[in-house]
Amino acid sequence: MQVKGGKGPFICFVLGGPGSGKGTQCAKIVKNYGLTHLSAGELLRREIASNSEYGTTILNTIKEGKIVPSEVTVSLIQKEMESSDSKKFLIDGFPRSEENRAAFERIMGAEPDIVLFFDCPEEEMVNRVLNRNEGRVDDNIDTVRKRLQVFKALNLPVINYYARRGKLYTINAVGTVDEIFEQVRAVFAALKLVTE
Ligand SMILES: Nc1ncnc2c1ncn2[C@@H]1O[C@H](COP(=O)(O)OP(=O)(O)O)[C@@H](O)[C@H]1O
Ligand SMILES: Nc1ccn([C@@H]2O[C@H](COP(=O)(O)OP(=O)(O)O)[C@@H](O)[C@H]2O)c(=O)n1
Repeated sequence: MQVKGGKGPFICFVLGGPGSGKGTQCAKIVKNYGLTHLSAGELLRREIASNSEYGTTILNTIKEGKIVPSEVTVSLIQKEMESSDSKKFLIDGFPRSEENRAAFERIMGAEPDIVLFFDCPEEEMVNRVLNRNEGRVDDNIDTVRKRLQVFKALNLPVINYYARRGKLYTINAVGTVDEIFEQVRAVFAALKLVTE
């Protein structure tokens, strides 16, 4: 796989509303292109499970569908990136807000090379989340409605920011998993991020 020149690793952020299929597509990207997948939500859930000092705050924030303080999330991402020798990261569900974005830039001194946005109609996202069946505390109708509000208020501005910077690749997230992945493949192919 070719990656960009320069110092830092290749970074791809993966954005989209709750249930838009980010995790599903990330698994396929990992399999086909070997990026190291970091899911911000998974890192936060792992932190809850490990009974860390921030566990209760994180749990309550997730139950409310709100955004965990950026310093907490960025430090979890930072720990993973710094303990890995990977040269290409897929960072999923982050940045969720302008504050998340600014904290990553400040703490990591890095910006993404590209940003994938899985664009999905709201009712489709609601159906997918309610059928996900992973026992998540936030996969219920009340919290999903709140997450959608937070997505529109705080995440869409970040998506628009990356569009203005020419880094955004919008994927139509409706269709079969394979149909959607064909669009992702086209993005990576255009970047010459080809498997060897
Ligand atoms: N293209 C698709 N069509 C229908 N259901 C999907 C599709 N992609 C993912 N799903 C399902 O929708 C749910 C949410 O997908 P997931 O990848 O967990 O989304 P996200 O990470 O964006 O929250 C999961 O149960 C997943 O199996
Ligand atoms: N950058 C992030 C990512 C997730 N989260 C929290 O974790 C929850 C679940 O995020 P997720 O990415 O695993 O799941 P989806 O909402 O995409 O389905 C969010 O609703 C937020 O409460 C956060 O606070 N900050």
